[in-house]
Amino acid sequence: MGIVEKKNKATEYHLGLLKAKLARYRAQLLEPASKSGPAGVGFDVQKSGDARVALIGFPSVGKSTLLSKATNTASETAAYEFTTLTAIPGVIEYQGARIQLLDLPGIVEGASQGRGRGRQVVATAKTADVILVMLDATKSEEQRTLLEHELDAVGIRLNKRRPDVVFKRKTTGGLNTTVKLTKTDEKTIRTILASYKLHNCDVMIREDITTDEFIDVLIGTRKYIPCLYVYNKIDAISLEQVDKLARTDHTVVISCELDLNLDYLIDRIWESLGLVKVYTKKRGVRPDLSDPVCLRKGATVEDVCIGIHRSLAANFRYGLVWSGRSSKFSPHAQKVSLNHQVQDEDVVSIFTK
Ligand SMILES: Nc1nc2c(ncn2[C@@H]2O[C@H](COP(=O)(O)OP(=O)(O)OP(=O)(O)O)[C@@H](O)[C@H]2O)c(=O)[nH]1
Ligand SMILES: [K+]
Ligand SMILES: [Mg+2]
Repeated sequence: MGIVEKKNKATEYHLGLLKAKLARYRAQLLEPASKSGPAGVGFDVQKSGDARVALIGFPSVGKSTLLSKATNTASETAAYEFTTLTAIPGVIEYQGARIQLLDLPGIVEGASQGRGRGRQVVATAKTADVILVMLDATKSEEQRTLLEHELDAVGIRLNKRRPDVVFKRKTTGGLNTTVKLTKTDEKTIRTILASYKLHNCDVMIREDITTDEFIDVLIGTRKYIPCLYVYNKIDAISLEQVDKLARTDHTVVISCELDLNLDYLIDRIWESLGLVKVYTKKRGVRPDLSDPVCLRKGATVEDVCIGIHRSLAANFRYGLVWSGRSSKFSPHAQKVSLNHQVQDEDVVSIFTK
């Protein structure tokens, strides 16, 4: 091992340990053992519909204007900052699905540490299925980094999956890695485990994770939430700038004022939610296409049953599925059991005992 490489390894090791301690300290601050503390409590809005989408952004980027345009709910809008002081829910109707859109107060730098209503806002963001990070296209790119930092500080990981690491508490300890670790090493992992007093657990690492990702898994309360960056007010920037922003990953450009690209935004929100719509059909009756059952991708006929009525799965005999996009070409239904996976736009009939 060269001298530079040795030095890098030593740095990675000490920094890893330091970050593990800091992360644990912060997690305790955010989630106090007693549930009574004000820290980490979101706005008291009932979840409704098939999914929740939260609007996060600095003041006056146009969050309330978007809510008022995309839903039937009016939220006060004005040119001054902090017009919105609480959470305002609205409903986006999307091909029969109902998506709750939450307008929230603007946040400022330091929100995660409790500036303004920031902490309440970011705690509410944690309850969302998709986060819309809303940005003013006329302002500097720095706003995006600042917002990401505030969300990161409360344990929200945007557009990331949970790292493939499995823990099992045991009477003896063991560390298994099924891949070569290039971004961290076993010594760092072992020392972090020891610093958390996790001597007796089996750890299986199944992907090439970083030290930070390992700490995230240990803390355990991280939320992995899909996010769209929504640049509003594109009526006020050049076409070149619009072009550049629109080509960025996970990004949608809009103008609430001119009603530009709002339908496309809603398509992208639906796509980010990763849901499937399934229509149910009774014998001899056409399926009701206005009232789908919405489920996570990968859902089964059993989930459809539960979505209709709790008792349905217990009395299940068999199901018939007319599969989604291909149903036009195959008028015949497929006979299926409870564990059959459904696809978007499938029509399903359930027969009971
Ligand atoms: N040019 C332009 N102005 C917009 C657009 N959308 C909203 N605005 C203006 O931006 C200002 C702020 O809009 P709001 O909807 O109140 O913004 P907000 O993000 O809800 O603000 P807070 O609740 O204070 O955090 C208002 O004066 C809107 O008219 C847009 O697409 N283009
Ligand atoms: K405003
Ligand atoms: Mg507002």
